[in-house]
Formats: sequence, structure tokens, C-alpha cells
Amino acid sequence: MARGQRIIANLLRWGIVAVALALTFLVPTVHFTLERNFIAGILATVSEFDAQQIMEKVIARNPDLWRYEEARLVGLLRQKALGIPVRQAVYDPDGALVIAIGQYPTPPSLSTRIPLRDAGIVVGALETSTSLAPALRTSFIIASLVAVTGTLLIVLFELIPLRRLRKAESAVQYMAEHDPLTGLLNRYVAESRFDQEMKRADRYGFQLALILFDIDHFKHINDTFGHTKGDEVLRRLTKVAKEHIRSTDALVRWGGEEFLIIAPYTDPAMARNQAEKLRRLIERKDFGLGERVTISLGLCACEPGSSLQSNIERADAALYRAKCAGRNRTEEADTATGRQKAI
Ligand SMILES: Nc1nc2c(ncn2[C@@H]2O[C@H](COP(=O)(O)OP(=O)(O)OP(=O)(O)O)[C@@H](O)[C@H]2O)c(=O)[nH]1
Repeated sequence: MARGQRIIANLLRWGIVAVALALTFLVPTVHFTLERNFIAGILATVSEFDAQQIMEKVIARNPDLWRYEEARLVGLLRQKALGIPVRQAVYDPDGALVIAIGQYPTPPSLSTRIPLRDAGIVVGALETSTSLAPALRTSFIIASLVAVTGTLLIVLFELIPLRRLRKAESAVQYMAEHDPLTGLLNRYVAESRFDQEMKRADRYGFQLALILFDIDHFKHINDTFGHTKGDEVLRRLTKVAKEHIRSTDALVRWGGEEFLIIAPYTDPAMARNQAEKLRRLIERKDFGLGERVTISLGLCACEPGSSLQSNIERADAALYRAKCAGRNRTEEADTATGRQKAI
């Protein structure tokens, strides 16, 4: 991904996080603030003048008003309320006139307070309230949806590159451990594989063998038929060897035309059989060259606790002897005596 695209993706990602967080925290905060205002609104429903003051300052000064007090108040309310039902018009225990109109809104709500005047004199206060619950419910649902969508997007943004990274990692690991031409394990992983098998062999008391083999006169094959044909021979031989080994064996491309089999649960007699069987299979296989392809093999039984290096040296010495002895044959390194046996 280009640097610019990465920056935009990051901005987008963190933008979504910020919006989701803002909405998640904003909605409850607004809710809380409005609820507080509602309570304040209820408390503020007390008139500017208590009943005594209304008597003294408004009604007592005008006897007509006194006479018509009820009717005038009702008229005032009608005029101000304009058809909105009167919810409450009472004197509270302290003698204050409380007049509330409108429906009983469920909190939170917005309240408006209007002074109630008669001939320019304030005689009380009207309080109207509007419930904000439906609006808040809607915005809360929208905010939750946005938050959930934002979270999902973040998860996707995080997961997709992560999955790609994991795939790239396993591809790199595969490349690090395998030979690209044959797909076999390469010699860099042979060591850890050998150590593992050696530990298991020591622990459970079974035998471990190595078979090192090499194509005979491979240079001649390359020189005569070309490098591409040589590659094909390597691939075909790999296929034969892979079908021949047991699932517990490890087949390694040790070098150019050199291969190694790490064979657990294998005593020298079994290793000999295995090596000879493979040699015969290759000898009989048609590689499409119009001539035989053969291999030489060197095998060794691994001493408990011995290293891959030391066993390879012994198997390689046996292989060298097989080459010297005419090729297309197997030689064995005898561990106990250091003697090497031809098969
Ligand atoms: N086509 C191909 N050739 C390879 C590859 N790796 C190594 N070689 C060739 O393998 C040949 C090995 O030649 P030598 O070491 O002389 O061995 P050889 O000809 O098999 O002779 P002996 O082992 O003594 O029987 C060389 O020509 C290398 O170029 C590969 O991946 N592909």
C-alpha cells in the first residue's frame, strides 16, 4: 500500500473511532444535562409572586379584579395557553401560585417559562414542557448504530491487513524452509528436524537413520539435455522419493543434486532396505531422457545424542565410497566400529 493510501486509511480509521466515541459519550451527556434541566424546570414552576403578593399588589388594588379574579385568571390562562390543557394551577404550601400547562412529559424535557401578566403586572408564571424522549431515543439508536458500524469497520480495518500479514508471514516462512524447485525441506530446517527426532529417539529408545543420496553423473545430464531438463529430473526424482518414504520421514534437498532422508524408528537393516528400494525405483523410472538415471546412497545409523553434522559426515563418507565403487549402489557407515560396509 502506498504511503498516501496508508495515511488516508489511518485517518479514516481514527476518524471513525473518534466519531463512535464522541457519539457514545455525547448522547448520555446530553441526556443527563436535559434531565437536570427538567428538574430545574419543575422547581422553577413557582410563580414570581406568592398568593399574598398577588392579593396585595394586583387584586386588592382593583376590587373588580378581585370580583372577577377566577374568571380573569382563567381568561389569562386561555389567552396564554391557546388550547394547551392546563396541567396544574395551584397554590403551593408556601402560598406561591404554580401554573403548569401541557402534557405531562416524560423526562428529559425542555421547559419554557412565560411570566403571566395582567395589565402589565406579573401575576404568575406559565410553564410549558416538551418531552425530548422520542428525539433522544431516535438519536440514541442512530448513535448506537453508528458506533456499532464504526466498531465493525475498525475490526475489518484491523483484521483484513492482519490476515494479509499472516498470509505473507506464512509464505515467507514456507520460502525460508523449502527449496523452490522441488518444494522439499531445505537444509536449513534439517538441523532442527534432526534434533527433534534425535530427542524423541533418545526418550523413547528407538533408532534413527540418515540416508544421503546423490544423482550419478548429473553434470552429464545437464550438459547433454540442458539445465531445464536437469531441473525436471530433479522434480521427477523428488516425486518418486516422496512417494517412497514413510510419512514420519523427512526428505530434504541437501544440495544441488544431493538429497537427505531423516528416518526415525529405523534400524540399520530397515535403512538398508529403504535405501536399496529407492535406488531400484529410480533406476527403473523413465525420466524421458532415453537413458537411465541412477543414484548413489550413503546411510548411517545415528548414535544417541550425536549431531547432524557428525552423522552427515559419516553418511557422506559412505556416499563417496559408493561413488568410488562404481555408483548406483548403497554404502553404509558402521557407527560402532567406524567400519563402512558395502551392500
Ligand atoms: N539442472 C540443475 N542442475 C543443478 C542444480 N543444482 C546443481 N546442479 C548441477 O549438478 C551438477 C553436479 O555435478 P557434479 O558435482 O560434478 O556431480 P555429478 O555430475 O552428478 O557426478 P557424480 O556426483 O560424481 O556422479 C552440476 O553440473 C550442477 O550445475 C539444479 O538445481 N538444477
